[in-house]
Amino acid sequence: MDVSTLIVTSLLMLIAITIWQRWRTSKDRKCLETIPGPKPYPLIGNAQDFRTTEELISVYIRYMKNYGDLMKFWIGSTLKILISDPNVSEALLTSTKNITKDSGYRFLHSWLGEGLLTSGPTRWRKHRKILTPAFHFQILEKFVATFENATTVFIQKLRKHKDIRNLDIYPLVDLCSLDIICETSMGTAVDAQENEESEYVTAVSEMTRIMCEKMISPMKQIHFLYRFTKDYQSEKAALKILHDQTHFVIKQRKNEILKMQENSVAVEEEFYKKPKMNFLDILLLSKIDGEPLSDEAIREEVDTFMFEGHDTTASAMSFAFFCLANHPEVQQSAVKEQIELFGNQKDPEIQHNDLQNMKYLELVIKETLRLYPSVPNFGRSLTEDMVVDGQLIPKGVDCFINAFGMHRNPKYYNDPETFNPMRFTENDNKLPFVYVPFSAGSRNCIGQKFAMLEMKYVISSVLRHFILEPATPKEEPILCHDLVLKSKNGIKVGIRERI
Ligand code: HEM
Repeated sequence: MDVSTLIVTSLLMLIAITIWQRWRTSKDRKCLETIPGPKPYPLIGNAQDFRTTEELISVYIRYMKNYGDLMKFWIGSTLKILISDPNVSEALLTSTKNITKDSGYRFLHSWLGEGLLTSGPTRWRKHRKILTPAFHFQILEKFVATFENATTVFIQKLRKHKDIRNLDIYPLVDLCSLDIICETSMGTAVDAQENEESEYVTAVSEMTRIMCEKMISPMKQIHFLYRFTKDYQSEKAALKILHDQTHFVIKQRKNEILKMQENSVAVEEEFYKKPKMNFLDILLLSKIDGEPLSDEAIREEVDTFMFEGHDTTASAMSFAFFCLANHPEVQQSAVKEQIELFGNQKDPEIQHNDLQNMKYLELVIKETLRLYPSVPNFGRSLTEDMVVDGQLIPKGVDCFINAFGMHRNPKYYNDPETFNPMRFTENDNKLPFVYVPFSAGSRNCIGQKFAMLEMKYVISSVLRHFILEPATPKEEPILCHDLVLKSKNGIKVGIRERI
């Protein structure tokens, strides 16, 4: 087929799909007429507002300001509802029926398949049940040793950059967080910090880039056309590396278990006795309806932890360093807490309990996640009609919770643009479903306690070793939604050795 025929065919297909979807949703539109929103253009809807990942942040804020806390917009022929209203947020997040993820999550399927993040309700319920015990505090304790290994390397890497006045800290934090999540998910180290050019590390960042581009490029969303792009080939290559690695680790671990069983070792007892734990072992021991999980199902869950537990914590920790660098009084209080806990020791042997006692640092992290939520918004596709305060939102519509917008709304927070960790002790946020960095309800983040421990471990270690300062020249981050919240111009800080 020549290029012009291809373009004409695609355009005709797009028009046909748009007409069909608009016709299908016309009855829904009736009840949504009272919800405000920008006028949609033929074919593209309001897609012209979302050309870059920076706009994915700024447009939602503009929409919220211009059209209120419940508004509608169109991407092509698909109707979307943006929720920045605490009541509607509560109704959606506490629903036990509307737990299907929105259509945007389909771009994650090639990597994560039907893992916990992306799975539909039936499979999700079974898998969430078997995975919940993996985050019990007795298991979480066993991850601390992994935090220690990766953080030791991270401190050495940072030391090489000390006295730099405008260090983009994100890439270094990102590799540290990748090391932690790889070892905790699979039980094997990938040494990303020592080996950032490795096939696996490159494949992770390539997949992240491609998924992000697919989410904002309408052309790349048409599979028929996407197959002719360079990214399609790169995606295939990256997926092969990522899936092969996980399958290889699963096979290796299964063989080890087989050998243990041949030698009459009580495998389960042995696993829980180990000083270190990983999610793969827990999955290998799990059964659903009396049957062990298939290798493919295990692979999907391990990859999901890899994906969901990597960029999210890297984003949160990098913004926390930025906030600490730019608020010396907050940094001083956080350091004071470290001194109260460990005296002047730079490398104390940190236990799970010590991390629990870092109360002020926890406030710092919470406030960082308010201003810089790693997942700025997240969506559900309604499988049932939802009625809130007399407004019907019909099934079939995609709804997004605007976490970033709610977290910065002066209606819900005093002086919302100010970084003030103490607001969480002053009960500034009066409504529970306004603060949702880890989502809420049954489909909330399963890894939030793990993430909090990891972030406390890494950030407190950096504070004991270094003084963080504002970058010179001072640079505000240009926020963008590259799957998680990032900054187009890096996250810049200055760092000095703490003597
Ligand atoms: C600062 C760190 C983190 C933040 C801000 C965060 C945030 C979130 C949010 C907002 C969701 C809901 C997404 C949605 O509804 O589409 C979510 C889900 C999830 N998170 Fe996290 N996350 C973090 C770290 C982690 C870690 C470390 C892990 C794994 C060890 C993890 C595993 C998951 C999984 C598996 C889900 C899907 C849960 C389900 O649907 O049942 N997350 N996370």
